[in-house]
Amino acid sequence: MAEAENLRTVHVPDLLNASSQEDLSVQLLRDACCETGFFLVTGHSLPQDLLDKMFAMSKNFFELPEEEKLRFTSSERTGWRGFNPYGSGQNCSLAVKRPELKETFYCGEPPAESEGLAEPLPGFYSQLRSFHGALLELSRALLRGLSLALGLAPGHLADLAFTAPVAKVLMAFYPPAHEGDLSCGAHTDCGFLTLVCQDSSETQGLQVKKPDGTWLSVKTDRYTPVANLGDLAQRWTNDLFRSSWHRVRNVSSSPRFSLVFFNNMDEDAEVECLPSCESAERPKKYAKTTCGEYVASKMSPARLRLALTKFYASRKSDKLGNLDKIVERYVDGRVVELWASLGSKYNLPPSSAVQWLASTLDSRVAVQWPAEAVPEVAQRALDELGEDPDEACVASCLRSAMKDGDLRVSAMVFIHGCPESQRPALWRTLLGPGRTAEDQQTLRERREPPARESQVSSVDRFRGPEIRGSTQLQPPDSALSFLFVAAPGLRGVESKDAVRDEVGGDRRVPGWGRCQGRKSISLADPSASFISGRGPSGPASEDFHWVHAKF
Ligand SMILES: O=C(O)CCC(=O)C(=O)O
Ligand SMILES: [Fe+2]
Repeated sequence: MAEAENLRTVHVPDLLNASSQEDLSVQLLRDACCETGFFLVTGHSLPQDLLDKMFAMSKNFFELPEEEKLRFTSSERTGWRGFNPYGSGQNCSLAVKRPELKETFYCGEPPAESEGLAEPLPGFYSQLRSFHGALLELSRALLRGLSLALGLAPGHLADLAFTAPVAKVLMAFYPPAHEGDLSCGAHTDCGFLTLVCQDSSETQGLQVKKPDGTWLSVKTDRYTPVANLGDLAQRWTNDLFRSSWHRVRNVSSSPRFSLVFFNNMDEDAEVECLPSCESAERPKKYAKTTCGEYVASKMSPARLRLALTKFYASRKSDKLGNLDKIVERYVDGRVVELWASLGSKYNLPPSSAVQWLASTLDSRVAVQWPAEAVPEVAQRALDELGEDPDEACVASCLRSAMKDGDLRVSAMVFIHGCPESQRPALWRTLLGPGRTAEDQQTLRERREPPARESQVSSVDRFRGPEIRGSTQLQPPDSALSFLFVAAPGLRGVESKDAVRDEVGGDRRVPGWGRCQGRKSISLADPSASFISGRGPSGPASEDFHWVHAKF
């Protein structure tokens, strides 16, 4: 590093005056981008007053009582805008296994009034909008410098991929961390350019991994933005510019507040090695992607991991250790299958399975047909959708596609955006048939989980005979996939001739089981010895029941 133990500083007015790669300020920017992709930004146009107000608002928000903040929790319904409580935030690096020791408020583009998202504080979204606009402008100035640094015309990158860039704001609050704890785990940013301002020069904490593998503790003044390039910048430049690992550790005794601005490209901007970054010595390293595709591919595993963590934790399951394997197996196009099978295994009502699926599913599903083989229903939907469909049109198209029962057509219409009112129906269509009384409710009504009793009310329930010793049972319909719930006191379960079966929980105190195909199941009460290998102990078993799971 040229400037020992701190990042290089890039002065915005110099970049705005520069006209070529030879200019000193541009060379400096290029060096910073090639070394770590991190640099400090001075001479920026962000009004002090705007930053004062933003930090004041952020502090006011995080100081609200927890239950008040939880009213603004981010979810699929809010487009992931909103509050992420301490320990819950998602980090786009799968390497981060520990909870994030920070609270955040994430706000894609601040919502328009028509979206009707409640304001946590008066003037909240209009303040965010001003901040968003000012940061976009600063990003444009940097983009000019980056174009020059790559030997391109000053407006090249902006014209190519930043017509309507996807840019997001994150307000972050890091309480002091305990010795050895990370406030925000090591990660690279997946987008193009990130800008971070912090409220104090006393409370630092951002660390950047240098090419030699050691960590540099960044020192920045109050409000001086730290800029860093993300993975898309690295891919675009064929690894010439770097997207470096970084993390936050607030070791001070004061809370740290930061405002983070993620500036991606246009959703459908193609990211393929820029011509000036390819040579005989530096052959093209990455396949073409689009900004939206790449970000989704990074976020989907993180989102699935987070949803599964919450799911298993809520069931006090011991599956948490296997998360990575499950994520790896299902993340590519199999999340519907995953939630359908978890729904069956854990006896979730369809409503809950749908809700979990909705929290995980990537909002874009690739659908294509050869031009000569577009199915008639799809063609009809395409004709109806036209170039720029409005919400009512999407809704009506989606409804008829779902009625036709063609999943791929539904998914195609869905690409145009799924109106909120149609979401529950869409998820259910994607989940497959399984119409029960509960399916008639909307997701909104289902947010509160139904009481235990009503969870099984829509499935057939059989009370089995009282068992003594061991009992062999034939499932009521052996062709069905079925699920049973063991009552308290039942000590052992064993399935025979199973093509595929699972017996969950502690072998001695099973909670559930699932089998598929023709088979019988043996159940043992405490007096039976074949499961535990012990003689009679404990109270006699009371009862058990079969439950058909219809998903
Ligand atoms: O708060 C910070 O300083 C940086 C946070 C960060 O790296 C991120 O949110 O991606
Ligand atoms: Fe980051």
